[in-house]
Amino acid sequence: MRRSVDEHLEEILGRVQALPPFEQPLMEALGLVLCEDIVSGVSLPGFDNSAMDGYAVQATDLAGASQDEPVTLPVVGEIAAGRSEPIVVTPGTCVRIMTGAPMPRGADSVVPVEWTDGGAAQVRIARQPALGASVRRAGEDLRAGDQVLDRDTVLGPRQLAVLAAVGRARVKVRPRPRVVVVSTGAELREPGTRLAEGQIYDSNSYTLAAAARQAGAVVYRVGIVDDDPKRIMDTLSDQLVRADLVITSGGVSKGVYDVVKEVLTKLGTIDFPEVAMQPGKPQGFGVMGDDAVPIFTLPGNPVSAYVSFEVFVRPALRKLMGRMPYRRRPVQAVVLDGFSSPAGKRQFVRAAATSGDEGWMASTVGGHGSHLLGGLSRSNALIVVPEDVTAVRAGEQVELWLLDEETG
Ligand SMILES: Nc1nc2c(c(=O)[nH]1)N[C@H]1C(S)=C(S)[C@@H](COP(=O)(O)OP(=O)(O)OC[C@H]3O[C@@H](n4cnc5c(N)ncnc54)[C@H](O)[C@@H]3O)O[C@H]1N2
Ligand code: MOO
Repeated sequence: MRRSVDEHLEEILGRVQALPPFEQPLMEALGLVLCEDIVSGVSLPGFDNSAMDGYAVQATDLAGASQDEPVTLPVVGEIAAGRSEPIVVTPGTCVRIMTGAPMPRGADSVVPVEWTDGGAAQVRIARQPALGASVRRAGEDLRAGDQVLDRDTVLGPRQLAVLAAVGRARVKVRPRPRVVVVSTGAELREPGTRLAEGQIYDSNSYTLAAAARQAGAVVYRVGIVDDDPKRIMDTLSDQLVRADLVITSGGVSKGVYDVVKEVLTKLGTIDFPEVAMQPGKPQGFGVMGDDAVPIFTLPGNPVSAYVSFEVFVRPALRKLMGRMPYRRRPVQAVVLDGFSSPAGKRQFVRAAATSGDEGWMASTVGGHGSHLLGGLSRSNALIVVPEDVTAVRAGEQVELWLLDEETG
C-alpha cells in the first residue's frame, strides 16, 4: 500500500480521538487544554483595600495640605494585610494602613507614606489626595458571575493565576496522554553498557520518549525488545493497560528479522503503508487491544524515526490533548545552500535556522542519510520540500518547521 504524507496523516487523525476530560489540580493542569468555562464565584478584589502603604483618611480633612502647610492628624489605629480591624476613621483622624489591607470604615482615600513624616501616634501630611486615591475597589477587576476563562484555553502561568485568585483548586482539562515507547532490534543495547561487535546503543527510545514528553505526554520508556515475535507481542500486550498511545521503532521494512510488521500484520488492525516521504518511507499505524489504543510502528533508522514522530505522532498527541493546531505551522525561510529532492516524495531536510532582519534563513546540516545523527543534533528545523520539487537552489524560499517552537 502506498500513501501520500497527507493521506496517512488524515487516516491517523481520523482514528485518534481527544481524551476525555479529567479533573486535575492546578499545577498538573499547566500546559493542558481547559474543558469547562470558568465562572468566578467571587469578586476581585473581594473587598475595598489599600494600594499603598500609608494612611487611610477622609480626603476633605486634607484640603489645602502642602509642604509649607502640612496637616497633622491623630493616628487612631493600624491595619495590616490579612487583618480586619473594627476601626472607624472619623473626621479629623486617620489609620495607618498597609498595601492590601481592607479599608477601614469612614476612610475614602489613602495617602502614601512618602507624603508624610511616617508618624505613629500622629502624622504630618504634606499633600492632599484626590478622593478615592490609592483605593482598590471591590469587584473592579472582576465580579462574581463573570466568565474568566473560556473552554479550549491552553492553561499557562497567567491563566493559572486567575484560577488560583478566584479560589479554584482543580479544573477539568484534557489529560496528558500516556505514551509507551519501545525499541525493537537484536543489535540494540542500553547506553552505559558494553557493546559487542555489531551492536549499537538504542537512541530511538530516547529520541521518541523525549519528543513525546516535550509534546506534553507522560512517557514510559520501556526500552529494548529483541526481534523475537513472542516477546514483542507480550511486551506490547502488557504495556497496553497503561497506554493512550504506543510508539515502536524498527522492524517495519523488508528484512528477514523485521518482525514488528510480521507479528502486527496478523492482528489485522494495523496498516503498514509505504509513505511517499523521505526519510520515513516504511510506516505502520493502527490500533491494538480491547481499548483500541493507537500504535505507531516507526522505521528504525534514527532520523526516520524522529522525522516520523514530527510528521505523524506529534499531531496525534496534540489531537489527544485537544490542542490546536494539530500540525506544525510552517514559516517561510530563505535557504542558503541548494540540494536535490526525490520526485514524488515529500522531503524533510535537516537544517540550522536563524532569524534576522530579513526573516528566517536556513542552511542544511549533515547529509540526507537516515542514520546521520550528528547533523540531526545540530539542526533546529526541517525544510519541507513538496513532492513535485526535485531541486532547491540557494536563495530560494522554502517552508520550514521550527522544531523547538512550543506551538504551531
Ligand atoms: N530492502 C529494503 N531495505 C530497506 C528498505 C526497503 O525499502 N527495502 N527501507 C529502508 C528504509 S527507508 C528504512 S527507514 C529502514 C527501516 O527499517 P526498519 O524499520 O525495519 O528498522 P531496522 O531494520 O530495525 O533498523 C534500521 C536501522 O536503524 C537502526 N536502529 C534501529 N533501531 C534503533 C534504535 N532504537 N536506536 C538506534 N538505531 C536503531 C538499525 O540498527 C538499522 O541500522 O529500512 C531500510 N531498509
Ligand atoms: O524512509 Mo527511510 O526512513 O528513508 O531511511
